[in-house]
Amino acid sequence: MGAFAYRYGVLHAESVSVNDIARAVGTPFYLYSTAALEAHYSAYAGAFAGQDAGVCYALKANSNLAVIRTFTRLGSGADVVSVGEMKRALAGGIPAERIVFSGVGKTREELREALEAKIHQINVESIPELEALSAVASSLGVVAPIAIRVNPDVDAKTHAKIATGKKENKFGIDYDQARDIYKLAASLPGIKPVSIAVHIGSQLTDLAPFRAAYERVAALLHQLRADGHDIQRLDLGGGLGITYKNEAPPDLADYAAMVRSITGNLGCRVTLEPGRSLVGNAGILVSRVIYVKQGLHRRFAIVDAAMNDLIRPSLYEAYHGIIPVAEPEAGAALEPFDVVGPVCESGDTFAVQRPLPPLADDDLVAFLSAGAYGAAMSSTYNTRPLIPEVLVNGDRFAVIRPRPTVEEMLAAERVPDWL
Ligand SMILES: Cc1ncc(COP(=O)(O)O)c(C=O)c1O
Ligand SMILES: N[C@@H](CCCC[NH3+])C(=O)O
Repeated sequence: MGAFAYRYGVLHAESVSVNDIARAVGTPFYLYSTAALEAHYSAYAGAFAGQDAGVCYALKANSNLAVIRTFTRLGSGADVVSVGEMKRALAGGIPAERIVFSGVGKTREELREALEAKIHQINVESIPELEALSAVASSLGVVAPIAIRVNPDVDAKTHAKIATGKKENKFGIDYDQARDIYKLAASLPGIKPVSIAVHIGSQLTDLAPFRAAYERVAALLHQLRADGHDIQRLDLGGGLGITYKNEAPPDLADYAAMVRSITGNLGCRVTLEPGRSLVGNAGILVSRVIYVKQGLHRRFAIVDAAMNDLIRPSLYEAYHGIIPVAEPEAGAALEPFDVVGPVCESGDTFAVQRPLPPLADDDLVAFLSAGAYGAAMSSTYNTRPLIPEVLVNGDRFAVIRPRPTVEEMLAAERVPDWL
């Protein structure tokens, strides 16, 4: 668990007791460790040291400003998928020249704002987007540096809902059409193709699909150069998995060595877009058991966090470790619990028949590996205010997003005067 560990019988985040934070901010809340965020970033920096490579953190995984700022201080760039995220990246101190803009449905207005902000690169995912970008760039009198996101038709061997690299996917351009589209791009006013982008999916736990995709990108690079395009960058996407349960994701050193073996002598600057592997295991979700309810055949732990706070289990049947904040006695017998939230959906279930130490009303529990795609995917379903996010650094902590009151939520809405 790294930065999250039991000390004196209580779960700690670095040097702060999770009990103390719960008392101060109330449950449920997300809790992130600065030391873990920094360690994960430094692991990338270390593994790629000596290669012409840089990290553009994929903000979508966790776009809290303080998290962004933590990476800014370490020299990160950003991969953004909306103008909202672009503005977050800029507000978090990431310089425009380190921002790449991905996504299948960028609007003309978003393209205009990205060009006006002079970001590093726009990763184009379709011909209509290319034509729209050409028109917008021409109207502004600028030239847009672009990558085309190619779809290498590689099976990422991950959950179907988070695989993006197979043929006939909404993402990217078919590999076999890539040369024609680069030719079209080079012919359009306001467009300069400078890079190739690829991203085949998320939570990959095997190097082989990455290698297959990157080899196809390298082959395409040679063809594009032969076609006369001046391509000096490769954007290799994100996707490296983390351990939620017993997955064994590739070692970063092996990943970096594989990248070097494929791209080392291509004369290209490489961009990496990790999201989950930087933040996933740097965060937990802390929740309180409201009731333990004994059903006819099973026991339910009803907790105060719900699917609106952490949707991954409902959406992808994702596994998150669950541990009590009070350290269980050594050898405590495990009992199967269904861990569920209060939302009115059967899908509001975090775990089914999970063996856990005895739980009682009011106990605090922690959902592990919740730093990525947790807070970022939360909603206010059932009028549940977004939960606080807290950042620990050594022996101090700060609320980095406070819990809005229901009154504040209501004040943001408008009832027309004809009602
Ligand atoms: C284009 C792109 N880059 C980077 C990422 C980050 O992926 P991950 O969080 O799996 O590293 C994603 C999300 O899957 C993406 O779509
Ligand atoms: N949100 C997903 C991953 C999707 C990645 C975004 N491209 C998850 O929680 O695993």
